[in-house]
Amino acid sequence: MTILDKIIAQKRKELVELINLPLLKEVEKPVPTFKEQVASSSNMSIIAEIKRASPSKGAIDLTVDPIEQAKTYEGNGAAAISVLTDETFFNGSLNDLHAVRKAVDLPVLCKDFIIDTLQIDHARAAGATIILLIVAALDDEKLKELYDYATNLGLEVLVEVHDEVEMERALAIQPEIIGINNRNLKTFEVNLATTEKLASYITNPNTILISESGMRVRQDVERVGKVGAEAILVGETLMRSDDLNATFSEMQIPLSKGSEQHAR
Ligand SMILES: O=C(O)c1ccccc1NCC(=O)[C@H](O)[C@H](O)COP(=O)(O)O
Repeated sequence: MTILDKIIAQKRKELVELINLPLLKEVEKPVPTFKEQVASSSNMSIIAEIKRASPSKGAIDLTVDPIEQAKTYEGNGAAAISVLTDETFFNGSLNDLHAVRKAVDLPVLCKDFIIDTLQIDHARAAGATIILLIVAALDDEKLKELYDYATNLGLEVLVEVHDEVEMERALAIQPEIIGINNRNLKTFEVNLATTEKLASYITNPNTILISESGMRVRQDVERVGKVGAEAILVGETLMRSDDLNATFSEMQIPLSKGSEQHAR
């Protein structure tokens, strides 16, 4: 059984409890969409993640104050905040997401393993404006059902892939935002060549490509920027940074959007 199988099995168990859990109180404050954030920037957009722990690294920062961390991300020009809300494997929670949404004026991604519309209802009530759908965790029918359900609620959807087959399946639903995860969720191996290999499948210039995981230094960001990534999703490097100002500056590389150099 892979770690992804274990996580999904746990999600199925949690669904039973979720039915009886009241929705959190919706946050009325409007925030820009992620698409607007990317369109208004000429630099690499950063989705900055609140990540207390992970299956591959164990504890990263269990005592982090998500509100303070998110505010610091915002102050350094993050385009959006990602909050890992899974409790069992990542030590996160929907309460973290709720608190972050109230504290910042940015789009907020619910980074979880969504397999049912009920989770989307809870994510939205907690303040998510973007949800994640991991193609590897869903069959085609479920992927389409959840994508349509979320977009009909006005949420943006990040559709995540890791290989060619998943990319073809993702493209079939014509998503506006595709994330290529450089981390293999079955083996934990992280390789930026994944983004380089899959980026050219995205031929619609209006589709935003996010490169996820494994961003450590500027050269990493340059690599994925060269093949057309307009945004990166960064967790561990930001969580461990002693100087977030410097880390953001290093990663916010200028993009030559629309030029040949940037073309996929
Ligand atoms: O990070 C893990 O160990 C992990 C294991 C299994 C499923 C998902 C996992 N991480 C979720 C993510 O995709 C990352 O949190 C995110 O892309 C940021 O990655 P990084 O910058 O490498 O922390």
